[in-house]
Amino acid sequence: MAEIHDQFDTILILDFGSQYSHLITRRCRELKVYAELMPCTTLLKDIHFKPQGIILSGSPYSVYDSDAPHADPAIFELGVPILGICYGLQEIAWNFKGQVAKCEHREYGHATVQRTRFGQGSVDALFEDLGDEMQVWMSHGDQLQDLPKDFHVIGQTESAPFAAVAHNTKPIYGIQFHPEVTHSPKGKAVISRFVLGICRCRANWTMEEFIGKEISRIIDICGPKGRVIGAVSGGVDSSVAAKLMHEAIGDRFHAIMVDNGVLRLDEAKQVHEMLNKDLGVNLTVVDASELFLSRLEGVEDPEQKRKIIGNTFINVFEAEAAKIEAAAEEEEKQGGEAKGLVEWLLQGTLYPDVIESISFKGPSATIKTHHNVGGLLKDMKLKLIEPLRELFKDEVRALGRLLSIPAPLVQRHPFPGPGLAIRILGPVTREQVKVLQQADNIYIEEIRRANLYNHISQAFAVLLPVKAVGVMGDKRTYEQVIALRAVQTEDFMTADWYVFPAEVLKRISSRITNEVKGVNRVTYDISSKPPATVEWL
Ligand SMILES: Nc1ncnc2c1ncn2[C@@H]1O[C@H](COP(=O)(O)OP(=O)(O)OP(=O)(O)O)[C@@H](O)[C@H]1O
Ligand SMILES: O=c1[nH]c(=O)c2[nH+]cn([C@@H]3O[C@H](COP(=O)(O)O)[C@@H](O)[C@H]3O)c2[nH]1
Ligand SMILES: NC(=O)CC[C@H](N)C(=O)O
Ligand SMILES: [Mg+2]
Repeated sequence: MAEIHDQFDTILILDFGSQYSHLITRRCRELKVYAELMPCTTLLKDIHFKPQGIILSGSPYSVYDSDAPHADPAIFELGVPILGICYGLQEIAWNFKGQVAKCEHREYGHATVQRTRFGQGSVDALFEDLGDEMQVWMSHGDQLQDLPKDFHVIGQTESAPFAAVAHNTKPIYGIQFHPEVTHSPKGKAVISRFVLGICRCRANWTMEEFIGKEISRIIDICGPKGRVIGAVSGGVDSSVAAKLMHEAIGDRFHAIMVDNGVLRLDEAKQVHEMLNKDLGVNLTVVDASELFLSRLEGVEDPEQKRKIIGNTFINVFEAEAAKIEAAAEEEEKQGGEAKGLVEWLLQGTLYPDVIESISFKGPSATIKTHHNVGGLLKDMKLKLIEPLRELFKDEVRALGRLLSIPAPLVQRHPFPGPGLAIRILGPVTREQVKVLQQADNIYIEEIRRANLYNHISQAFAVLLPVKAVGVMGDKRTYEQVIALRAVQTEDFMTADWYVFPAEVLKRISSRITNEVKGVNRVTYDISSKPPATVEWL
């Protein structure tokens, strides 16, 4: 089956565990070149496509640590251009027997790179047209002490004589600075020189190109009769995935939304309307709230909540698939046409979910189990089909616009599958769900009224498991506390808390304490990610 990397020129990024690896991927894609991240330890024989170029990421390790990760030396023999960034540079030096050691002063922050050599033919093309000096951003404690054999210097800083190096005859480059972060103003131009200039990738990674290829891929995967059941939540991702699927296989696609008892106020009703009316996708809402809430009874541990929800989702989808097949069998008995099996489960999984779970040592994989990746049932019968698995959120939104999905749906804030269960800090009960639904609804209503919805990436309320004293109508109250969260972020991997105008917060707080029974206090969460995460659990 043709994968995306078989259809587009692809830059392979080998991830050595840097917190910026995903940014390298994003920068390539912003240049309209498809890029894919793989663990640095992937062996060349296990890479089943020929990348147009390879980028080695940074890393928290030192190359000379005994447990340091190393790339398969065979990649240096592959003959495709290679760019090493920070640890990646040190890894190239390590491989070519250069010297890497601790530097006297670790360098963290801005530096100026002087270009030292140019005009020696194509091997010096990395900094072409970028001027003699470049502001860059550094973050390292080790550096090259010596040039590896057959390399020469192409850039230096005050403290790093080998800040950028190139092989004398092969297109292999190493740079000590980080071109992928926005603090390196010409960073994107450096990546562009490598990806477009040196690797000669075609800049055709656009959602227009993707749609057609993906629809044909889905048709291929499903075959002439295969049927697909779709996990559709009303969120951007699954709506876009559902629309693609509908275009590809029409009514062999069955969209199912599960009411898991921890949705937002009136969510099931609204989503049902939106999908049927606006997208023309036939959606069935399955009320499984009783099942979910009974399994969640008394559970406080966040990971346990996530796993229970992930597993129960799959149980419900398998039961629905069986119902659809039974109905088809019945139809066939009555003389109807034979229908294919429901073999596939469509999910709106995105690339950040995947990145978190493929990191070579999985440092972030254990922070929380996203219900649709780590929370899946081990022995599930349905096979997964995830058309957005390689896309970032902004790419999915662009795709949604191209598929004529209405703007309010495309711009919707994400809502996690485990829903309010991970926003109720403590045991989940119907009563607690109701309190949170009301508070959340007021919060979002007021954000919309203030025209701030599209300035905020995600906003929601959290119900804290504590009680506080208050006074209402001259009477003492002893009630629960709501925390409000709003963040701005490009990709949800890092996030800043949102600065509200004071009068908006005032109105929200006043409405919540007045209208939501059981709440007498509202707080605002002023934590960024990191060190916090977006959700509280
Ligand atoms: N209530 C639900 N019913 C059916 N499927 C769901 C439900 N909640 C989540 N899912 C499935 O889990 C996937 C991941 O959820 P996630 O919240 O990340 O994506 P989304 O809901 O499609 O979009 P968004 O991130 O904008 O909320 C969804 O794409 C969908 O396939
Ligand atoms: O579908 C989902 N299933 C999950 O289990 C899940 N956990 C977190 N999220 C969403 O992911 C983004 C980042 O959240 P965190 O900073 O809390 O990890 C935020 O947008 C979160 O809402 C989830 N989405
Ligand atoms: N950012 C990095 O890749 C750092 C690499 C290595 N750990 C160093 O300190 O130099
Ligand atoms: Mg969602």
